[in-house]
Amino acid sequence: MTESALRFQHVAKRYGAAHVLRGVDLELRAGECFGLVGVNGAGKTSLIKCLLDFCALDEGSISIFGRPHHQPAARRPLGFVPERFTPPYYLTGADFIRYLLSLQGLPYDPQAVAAMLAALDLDADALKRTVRSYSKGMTQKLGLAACLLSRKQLYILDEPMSGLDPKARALLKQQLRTLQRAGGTLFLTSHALADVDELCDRMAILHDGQIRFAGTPAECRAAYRAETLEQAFLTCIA
Ligand SMILES: Nc1ncnc2c1ncn2[C@@H]1O[C@H](COP(=O)(O)OP(=O)(O)OP(=O)(O)O)[C@@H](O)[C@H]1O
Repeated sequence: MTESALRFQHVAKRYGAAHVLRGVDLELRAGECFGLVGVNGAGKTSLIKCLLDFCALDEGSISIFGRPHHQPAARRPLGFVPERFTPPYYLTGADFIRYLLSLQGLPYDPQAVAAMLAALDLDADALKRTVRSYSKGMTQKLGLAACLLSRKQLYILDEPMSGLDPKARALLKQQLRTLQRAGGTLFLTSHALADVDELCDRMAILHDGQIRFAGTPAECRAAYRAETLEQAFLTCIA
């Protein structure tokens, strides 16, 4: 049986009177690429914040490779890139990567860093520049590079394609496939259903605080008798 990488059981989250997550049940298998989709405000980031223990659950439980998510050691295998990634503006790109690697107890390997930057189409010159001089896409690439260099078992990527140009998107997809082939598990959110269709082994649609669908993209199209994932999504949330 395939090991469970993440298991959300009856997860509920409220912000005041707003019930954002209302009993989310979801399982990710080790080694798969899983896409979570939903309209703006559906609660995707909130689910990730719960997983990372950035906020408390109101009900339910989450386990990471079988361990309760609130144990710091359970989160050790995770790498995370947030939806709005804002590194300290006064650091250079190299400082930022060095700092993040040092938090993992990893050395700064200039060759590995250069290779990762090239793999994401971020100019090596950016390493010497302070982050305040970066464009939005460059900042996103820096965050992705630092995360993907951290050699984790499970990568949580909240809208990883956000702000990336078409070339960088294509390159990132290659990188994600490489990580998966090396045994990594990927949990990403995306509004680009074509990317989910192309990249993800399985996906889920979060709507009205609950999982409306979970399965492969092909199963999603079949379940809603749709030719495209976009049509299936629209029918699912109607
Ligand atoms: N700290 C907070 N306090 C109050 N409400 C919040 C908070 N964080 C999120 N929300 C609300 O929870 C709901 C879900 O937000 P969330 O960011 O999880 O959605 P999302 O699916 O990630 O959206 P998007 O696709 O726009 O990024 C929204 O209505 C949002 O306004």
